[in-house]
Amino acid sequence: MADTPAIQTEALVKRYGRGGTTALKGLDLTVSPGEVFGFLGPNGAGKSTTIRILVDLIRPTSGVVRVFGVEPRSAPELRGKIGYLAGDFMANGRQTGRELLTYLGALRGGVPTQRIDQLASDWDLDLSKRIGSLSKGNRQKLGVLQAFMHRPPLLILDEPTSGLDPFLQRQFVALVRQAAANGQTVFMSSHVMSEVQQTCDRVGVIRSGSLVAVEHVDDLRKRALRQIEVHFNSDAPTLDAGGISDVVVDGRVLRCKLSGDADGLVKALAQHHVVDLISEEPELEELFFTYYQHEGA
Ligand SMILES: Nc1ncnc2c1ncn2[C@@H]1O[C@H](COP(=O)(O)OP(=O)(O)OP(=O)(O)O)[C@@H](O)[C@H]1O
Repeated sequence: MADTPAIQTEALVKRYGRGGTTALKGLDLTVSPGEVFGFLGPNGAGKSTTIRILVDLIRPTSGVVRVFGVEPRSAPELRGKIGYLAGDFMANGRQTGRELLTYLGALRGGVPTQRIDQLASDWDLDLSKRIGSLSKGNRQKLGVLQAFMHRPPLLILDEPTSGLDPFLQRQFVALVRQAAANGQTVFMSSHVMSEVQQTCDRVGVIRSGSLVAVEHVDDLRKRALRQIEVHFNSDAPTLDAGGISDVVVDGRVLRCKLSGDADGLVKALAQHHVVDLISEEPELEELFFTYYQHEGA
């Protein structure tokens, strides 16, 4: 069915051991097919617990969990539809990268050697080395590639860019965008706001085992403050435009913050000779910061 969510949880509870931590306290979550969903939240909020339940590595204490409409515990065939990257990706250190990818590729119905070679080349990864001899970042690359290589309908990724340098973080963003263009669903936990901003359609924030917010990234963008810089051909004028604040004038340059739509500002600027106009991508980090403050802080 086209409308079946890729991921759905209802009142999901996970208690570790008798009298132990209650990591999930009734989590309700829905991810649509084809969506890229960022799962955010402070350390210990329950992200990895949720992810491990989705891939059936652990079982919930109560509640409902469905992936493509079926319960992971009763549908081992789901494994073939999921590309999973664990938060603590580990592999047999004596194997080479190529041996691991070829083995996993065969388990998942076969992945062309050409695809593996292309990914390794894009990611600058030497597949002939034993995994045990790879640096942490290179092992993480292998983890990312094994999740994506067979183009699964659903990718479930636990902090995928942890340990990756900025070049590879960019490669990762490209990989997620390709997957999204391909109609694949991506569910990923992350602490890296820039990658979430660049890849996700929606974000959910979990805190102490419950979902406290779900937002469309486009809506957040509209609400977020943008930094604007305008260069004039003479001294910067005094502007009277809705939505601007924190105006600072420095000779021919005016800097301000803009919230909401830019129409008022553009119309006010139209009265003047504008040499250059720079509008920065809004930072969503500030909007989320309150969710990360620790209880009692
Ligand atoms: N195997 C376990 N046994 C007992 N408690 C656990 C276990 N795994 C996780 N927990 C506890 O469950 C809670 C949620 O942990 P979880 O790893 O799901 O959080 P997280 O959001 O992924 O955190 P982080 O951002 O630090 O990776 C924490 O209080 C953690 O200590």
